[in-house]
Amino acid sequence: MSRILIVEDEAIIRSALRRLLERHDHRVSEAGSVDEALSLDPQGFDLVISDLRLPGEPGTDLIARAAPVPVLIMTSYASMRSAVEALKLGAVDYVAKPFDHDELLETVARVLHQRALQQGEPPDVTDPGGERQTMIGNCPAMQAVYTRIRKTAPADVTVLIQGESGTGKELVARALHQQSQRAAAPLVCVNCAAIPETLIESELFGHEKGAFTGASAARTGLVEAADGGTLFLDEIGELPLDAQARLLRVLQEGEIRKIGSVETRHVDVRLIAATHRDLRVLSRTGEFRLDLYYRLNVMQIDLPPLRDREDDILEIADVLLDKACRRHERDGLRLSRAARRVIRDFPWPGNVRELENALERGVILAEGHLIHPDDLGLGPTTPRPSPPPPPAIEPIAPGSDEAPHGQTAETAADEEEEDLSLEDYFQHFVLEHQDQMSETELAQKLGISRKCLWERRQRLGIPRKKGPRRNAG
Ligand SMILES: Nc1ncnc2c1ncn2[C@@H]1O[C@H](COP(=O)(O)OP(=O)(O)OP(=O)(O)O)[C@@H](O)[C@H]1O
Repeated sequence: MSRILIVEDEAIIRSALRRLLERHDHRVSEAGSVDEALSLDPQGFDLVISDLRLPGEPGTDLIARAAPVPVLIMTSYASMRSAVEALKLGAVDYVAKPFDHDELLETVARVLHQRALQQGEPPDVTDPGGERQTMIGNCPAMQAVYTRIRKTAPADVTVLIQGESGTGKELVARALHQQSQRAAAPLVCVNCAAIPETLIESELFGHEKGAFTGASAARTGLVEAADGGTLFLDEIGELPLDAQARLLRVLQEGEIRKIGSVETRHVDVRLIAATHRDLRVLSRTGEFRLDLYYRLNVMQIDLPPLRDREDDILEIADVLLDKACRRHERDGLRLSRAARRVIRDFPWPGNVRELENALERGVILAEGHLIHPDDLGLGPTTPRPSPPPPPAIEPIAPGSDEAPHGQTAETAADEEEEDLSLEDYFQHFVLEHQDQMSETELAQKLGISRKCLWERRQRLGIPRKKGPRRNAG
């Protein structure tokens, strides 16, 4: 059901339109002016249909203020020029008044459909520490995941998330919970693989005092702790068969029974499960109950491995690098070209988590202002060239080629060290030594004039540091 805001000052037209849209299952709100529409928060709707001429500001004023929500403009036959103007201002379309019902419904359906397609936008997720992050990546497979999250979250059904380790299954579970009507209630996350088999049933379902050796007091289980909210069972394929039977009862009857108790208790829990294993295959070998698999798999979300998300890898790396730099207070660290190449080509069996860890290593191990392949610790990589002594960099006339004197750009590129381009080298050297050297010394070491050093600083955005400097040149 879509939410539509009608902005129209003529009450008769407004209520006719409302009835028409409500008959077609839309939820409709009304406003008589732009001001009134703004007080209803137009960004909370899926579509705004506004008359062009209104008392006060014209309907087109809503286009920018409702964005990204599309605004459909209504106008009379007499003012087709203003309809064209409205389109130029960004209206999604216009309908001419008096409108033909079918035509209007068709336009509304088309605009809503387009919006739904565009809404494969990454969701925001709040982590347990209260920090908000946006899921990163825009490849088609991830857009499909985002759309699935948006549609599934409010539906209060069981969801099975499948994907290799580190692909973001827990992140998706959080997004589902946070976009659901249960968002204010608890989200309880349990990694079934991390709890010893002998303890998992009592952890999940609780136990009575004396139910087994060591049960010195009664205990509430995690399923009950999630009552009213969401239970996320990660690695559900590792759940022992007895616990599977109890879980099936929770899903079928909405009831739990603590270990050692004869009484059952009603619980209202939404279950989200995740696995990196194929539960169907496990069910063939008797390791997973097929009936539980069917209960879990009402909606399925498949997360692609990072190696299949080629276009996303460097984007994810940049965002995660930024975060790691902030965590370790090492602002301004960048990936060298070679490190970017390695990151792009690495198969990432541990997916985003592995990339996150590699970048963290890089931030900790990098000695200068560039992270090199070796710093990422991904196994054998090309040896890093040792920087000093610095090569002389020829002064570059404005507008001339980047290559040093007497070379073409191509031969220069060929001769470039595997890892550091001359520009990388320059940046690296200046940032590394500017605290200890004067401008004159820096220029001498680089084999360039002070003017050239200054010009390069400007071009590469490395301004001179302010404050006292030894021997300021
Ligand atoms: N699309 C993404 N955008 C940003 N961060 C991501 C994304 N996917 C995963 N991550 C990050 O990667 C790490 C691993 O994610 P998560 O724990 O959700 O994976 P998982 O599939 O549940 O792993 P496992 O199966 O090993 O438990 C987390 O730090 C998470 O924030």
